[in-house]
Amino acid sequence: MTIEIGVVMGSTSDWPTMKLACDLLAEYGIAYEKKVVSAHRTPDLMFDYAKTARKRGLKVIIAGAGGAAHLPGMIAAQTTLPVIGVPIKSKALNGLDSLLSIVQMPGGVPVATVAIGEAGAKNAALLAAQILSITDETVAEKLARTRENMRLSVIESSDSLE
Ligand SMILES: Nc1c(C(=O)O)ncn1[C@@H]1O[C@H](COP(=O)(O)O)[C@@H](O)[C@H]1O
Repeated sequence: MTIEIGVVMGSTSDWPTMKLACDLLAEYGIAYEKKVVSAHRTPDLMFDYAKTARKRGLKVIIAGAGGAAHLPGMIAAQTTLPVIGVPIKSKALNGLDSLLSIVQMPGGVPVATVAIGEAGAKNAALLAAQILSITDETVAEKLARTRENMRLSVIESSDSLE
């Protein structure tokens, strides 16, 4: 199975959040790789990862980072693959620092930024799946099924209101 999604994070401390994205990708049967890569601590590794990503067959990169979260933007600066940034909930500022660091990219170098923390990580995986679904009918069908299940469960929960 060709690896289509690269999941990177600035530190192993981001893993509990980023694991949620990986688990969802696995549920959709999407092959992914996961790595710790840091713009600050391993700049050469980050450079190499971003520069070789497309040649290695990746289609989307999901990058999670916290605090001064430069990783998603610095990866986006070095590849034209879509990059989805996950702001990790930081201890000092609850992830607001991560969010602003990721979302405020200068014109010309976009990072698709999701919400802070766990919900954001899950949405990052769904967004990546949706991008793949442009050409992957199997993933498209799975996404449609998930939406339908969500619709039914909302209706059911609404019916249970007393
Ligand atoms: N924001 C970045 C980058 C980067 O952007 O390159 N590298 C590590 N970090 C972040 O530092 C936080 C604390 O890391 P440690 O827990 O290792 O001290 C993590 O949330 C990580 O994403």
